[in-house]
Amino acid sequence: MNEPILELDGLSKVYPGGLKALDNVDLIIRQGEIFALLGPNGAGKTTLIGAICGLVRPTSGTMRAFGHDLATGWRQARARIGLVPQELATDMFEPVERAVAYSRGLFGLAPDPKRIEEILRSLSLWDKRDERIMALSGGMKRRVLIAKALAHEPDLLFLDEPTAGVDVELRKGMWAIVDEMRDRGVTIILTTHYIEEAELMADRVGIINRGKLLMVDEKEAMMARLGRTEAHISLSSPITELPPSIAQYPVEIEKGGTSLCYRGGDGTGRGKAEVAEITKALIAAGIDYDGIDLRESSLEDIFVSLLGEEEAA
Ligand SMILES: Nc1ncnc2c1ncn2[C@@H]1O[C@H](COP(=O)(O)OP(=O)(O)OP(=O)(O)O)[C@@H](O)[C@H]1O
Repeated sequence: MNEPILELDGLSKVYPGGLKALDNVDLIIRQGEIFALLGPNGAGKTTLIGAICGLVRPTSGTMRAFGHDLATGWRQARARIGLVPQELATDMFEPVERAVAYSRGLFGLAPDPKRIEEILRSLSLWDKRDERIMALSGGMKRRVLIAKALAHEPDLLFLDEPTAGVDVELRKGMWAIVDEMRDRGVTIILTTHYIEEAELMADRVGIINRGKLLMVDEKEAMMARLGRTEAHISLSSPITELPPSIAQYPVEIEKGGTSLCYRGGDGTGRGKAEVAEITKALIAAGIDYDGIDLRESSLEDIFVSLLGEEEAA
């Protein structure tokens, strides 16, 4: 297992006014992994990133990055950390290339036009290098944010909602960029609302709500634990009992016998496969059906069930 490069221990943040945005968060991130932090609006994701990047002062707890305690060795650690914030705050009037070169300079690194060119080319920004940022499309502006965060060649990169509000095309482009960074060995922590994004990109997933890190697990394990398939099969004529061939499946008769409801699966595609087996078994048993309404559980469903458990506890 790779060495830990980030260790959070009992991290809490109470904002003036009393809101507890982080509640005793423990987390270890290892070199080279891609970690997705999932959570609803206001869960504390941006606060967590802000604390590690030195933008938010934690109320208690310790943070270590690259072996430095962030309370005392912040400068050394920060030089190895890059942050792509949700929105562009400054530089709107600057041309792309100069803004990116400036970001590198902020960390005290010598100018390196070749490296800046490489970064801009990898993000398809080279042709736009002399344009003012404000004149670029939303997607291009996001890529400028990434270029700025990469300008000082960080080993740990934070992406705060990298694909919120971007179109499908750009989202795919963003995933490709993350893949490329992964290949270069950059460790990435990203926040997202989209489960498919976590599924596609992350090695591990953490779920945060109301400042509490509720669950952290390998992606596959998380999906196996939380992923669910729900299918409603409407029957051509009502039945009163299940044929024995489908009794082994998690199926119930509903709507007065006119429909069957399947709830099962484990987020690995097993649900879909089982629904297909059930339909075959129905036909074999001489039971006709008119339609199937099948859906995989979404991040929303997972939140609802997890948060429900949290409330009940
Ligand atoms: N400077 C601040 N002062 C007071 N409260 C704050 C401040 N910044 C954030 N909060 C509150 O802390 C909580 C966590 O906010 P945070 O931005 O970390 O959540 P988030 O998970 O990033 O949400 P989103 O997905 O909407 O960006 C929210 O209730 C928010 O209103």
